Amino acid sequence: MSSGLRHCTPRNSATASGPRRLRVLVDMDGVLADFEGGFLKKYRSRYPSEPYIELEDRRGFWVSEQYENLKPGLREKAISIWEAKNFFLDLDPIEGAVEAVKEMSKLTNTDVFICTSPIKRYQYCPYEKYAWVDKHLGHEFLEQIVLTRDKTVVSADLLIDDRPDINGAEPNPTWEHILFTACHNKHLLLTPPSRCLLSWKDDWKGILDSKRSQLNSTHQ
Ligand SMILES: Cc1cn([C@H]2C[C@H](OP(=O)(O)O)[C@@H](CO)O2)c(=O)[nH]c1=O
Ligand SMILES: [Mg+2]
Repeated sequence: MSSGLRHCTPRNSATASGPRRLRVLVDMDGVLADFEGGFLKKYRSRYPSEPYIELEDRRGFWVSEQYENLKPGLREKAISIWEAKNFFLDLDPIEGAVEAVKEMSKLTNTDVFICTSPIKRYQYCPYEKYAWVDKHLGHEFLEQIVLTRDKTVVSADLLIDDRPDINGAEPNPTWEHILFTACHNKHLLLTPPSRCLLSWKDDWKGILDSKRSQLNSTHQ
């Protein structure tokens, strides 16, 4: 380079050769894997004489908090369920999730990553999250996993996640949070412009399309 100046085209911006790629982060528990259903099934079988909360009565993101409010001492019993071996691996896929994510990853100009937070008791959870993806989505999807306790520092255009409050070190994440409806968040009122997906039967392609047009119009 004679001038000493580097003329780079940012890798992820619209160029004359085509639109920029859309990057979508898809959360795992509560979006791909049925954490709440798996929890209730194992909790009831391990603690058959303890009270429990039906899925339609779940409120608030943290299962352990609602159980502790139901009866003091249940926090530890709840935690013992997801800290046990095979909890994360045995979770059933959420209806339509596997098909939707496979389809999403085949869309042109689209990069899909599975963005999930492991629990801090790390004996089983991180391994089992990888094993779950391998089992349900296939070996090639292992390339797409982002394990992080802080999703705000991951850069993307969309984050599909069932947790209503996603905070962290970055006060202005690049992604738009699409709230995925779950038993614990379905009573929350979303204030526009916040958007949600009711299930994988809902119009997730429409959300990706609208994001794509937004980005391509602002970057041209
Ligand atoms: C403790 C707890 C964890 N989780 C999920 C969220 C995280 O996964 P994910 O980021 O894939 O949704 C993971 C670790 O906290 O377990 C719940 O969904 N509810 C809970 O009450
Ligand atoms: Mg989740």
